[in-house]
Amino acid sequence: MSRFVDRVVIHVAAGAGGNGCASVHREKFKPLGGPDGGNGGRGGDVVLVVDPSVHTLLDFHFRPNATATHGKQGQGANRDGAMGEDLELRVPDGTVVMTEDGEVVADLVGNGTRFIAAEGGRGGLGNASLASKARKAPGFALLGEPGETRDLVLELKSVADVGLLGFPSAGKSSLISVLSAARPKIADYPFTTLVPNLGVITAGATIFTMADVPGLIPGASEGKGLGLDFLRHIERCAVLVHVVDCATYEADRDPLSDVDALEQELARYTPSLGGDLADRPRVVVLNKIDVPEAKELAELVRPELEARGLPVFEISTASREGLRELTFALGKVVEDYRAAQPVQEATRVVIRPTAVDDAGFTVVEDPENEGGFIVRGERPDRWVRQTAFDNDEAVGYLADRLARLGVEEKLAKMGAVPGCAVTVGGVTFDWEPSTPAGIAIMMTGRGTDARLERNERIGASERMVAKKARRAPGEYGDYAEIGDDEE
Ligand SMILES: Nc1nc2c(ncn2[C@@H]2O[C@H](COP(=O)(O)OP(=O)(O)OP(=O)(O)O)[C@@H](O)[C@H]2O)c(=O)[nH]1
Ligand SMILES: [Mg+2]
Repeated sequence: MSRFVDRVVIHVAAGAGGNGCASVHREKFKPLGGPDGGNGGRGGDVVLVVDPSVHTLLDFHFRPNATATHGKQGQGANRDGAMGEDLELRVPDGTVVMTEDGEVVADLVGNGTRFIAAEGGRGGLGNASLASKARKAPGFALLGEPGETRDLVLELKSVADVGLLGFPSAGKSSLISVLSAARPKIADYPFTTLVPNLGVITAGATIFTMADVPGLIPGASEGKGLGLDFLRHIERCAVLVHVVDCATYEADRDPLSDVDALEQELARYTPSLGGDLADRPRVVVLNKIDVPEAKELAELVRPELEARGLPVFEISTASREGLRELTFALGKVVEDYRAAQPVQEATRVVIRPTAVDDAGFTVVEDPENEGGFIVRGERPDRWVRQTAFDNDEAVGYLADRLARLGVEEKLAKMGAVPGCAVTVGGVTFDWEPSTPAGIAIMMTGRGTDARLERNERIGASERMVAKKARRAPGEYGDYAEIGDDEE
């Protein structure tokens, strides 16, 4: 028997964005062309896709790590880096995606339903894209953003209209096998069924599905028998059917106590999709009435069950008595339930993960730096990570962006004076309100020595720009300032 896995923890890592490129256009006799560094490519996403031909989460059990490819670096001559490839992971219909804390982030129902489990990082801008009036030839480019990484719990909650509940050997698998084309294993020992079986049933114009889950015993909620784990497969059901074995009559067990015991266990189960199993309609099926004693017992308990408001059906999967009536009654309950459900898109119920608040930032006084301030926020932090901060021009770029966000006003209001220390994303610099971008010295990328070395070549041409700029001040924007600083 193939293994059935219905709960896994996976680690998904989207691709990082490629770094932008800092490059200056060069041509024979025309060494001072504009910036032409292309943008980095976007990193690939990790995407979950419902594929009905996949029935378990087994693959993820063996391969819990999924990583999409990174975006490529931008290049000179305005060439953008290639995007990373999305990685598609095929999941069964009815897969619920949760955080490790149990918060449901997506419920994937319906062939082809997609969910971005981890979003690829954006590519960094190349210096061509970073050029502006104030900074005509930026000597830096932005780093790509890292891809999102997450630990996610996948749980398979079968999509079935009717859920069968019962003690082991009550005849649940037998019932599904006589009502549908499903052929589950049937045997006279308890816990024959170890994995849920699904069957498709036709009742006139109504077609519905039925799930048979492993038998429950008292104490299942404390892990006795196979525990309550499999109840997740009946969370979506429109109706729960108690299948009761009337041929087994023991001193401490009868159909009524069986139903009570199962109800008690059900009450201890907390559905992760929300709602309560207690308000799901119930039907009682008294099975094995081909056995004379069973028929007698069924007749005996029937009034009591009906007095509780439960619809009761006496059946035998062996002689096939009562099956037609049961089938049509279940079809009716399913129809009513469907009609009462709010109208939704035919195939999907997708809950998007909480979006990151992009613009949010706060300014607070810096307890470590007298007269200094700290700017906090997702976005400024990201910029700092992107620009690697070993370059005064990059600092200028950051200051510009902060100014545009209105941080400048906030700083001024809080009493910041020019030259005070401002810390963003753990990097501190002297704040110069609204000075156009600072002083470019050399092309930098990630800031490592190796990278700097590789950029020497480009740096050389940059220095040429500087030299030229000194001869004709003003013509090359920021570069007029470069020479003094460099020597
Ligand atoms: N006489 C009689 N025996 C039945 C009837 N239905 C099922 N059985 C027998 O009861 C035993 C258990 O049937 P299963 O269908 O495997 O029971 P189950 O509820 O799926 O059991 P688990 O999977 O262990 O939870 C088998 O030996 C069946 O042949 C019935 O209507 N009459
Ligand atoms: Mg079974």
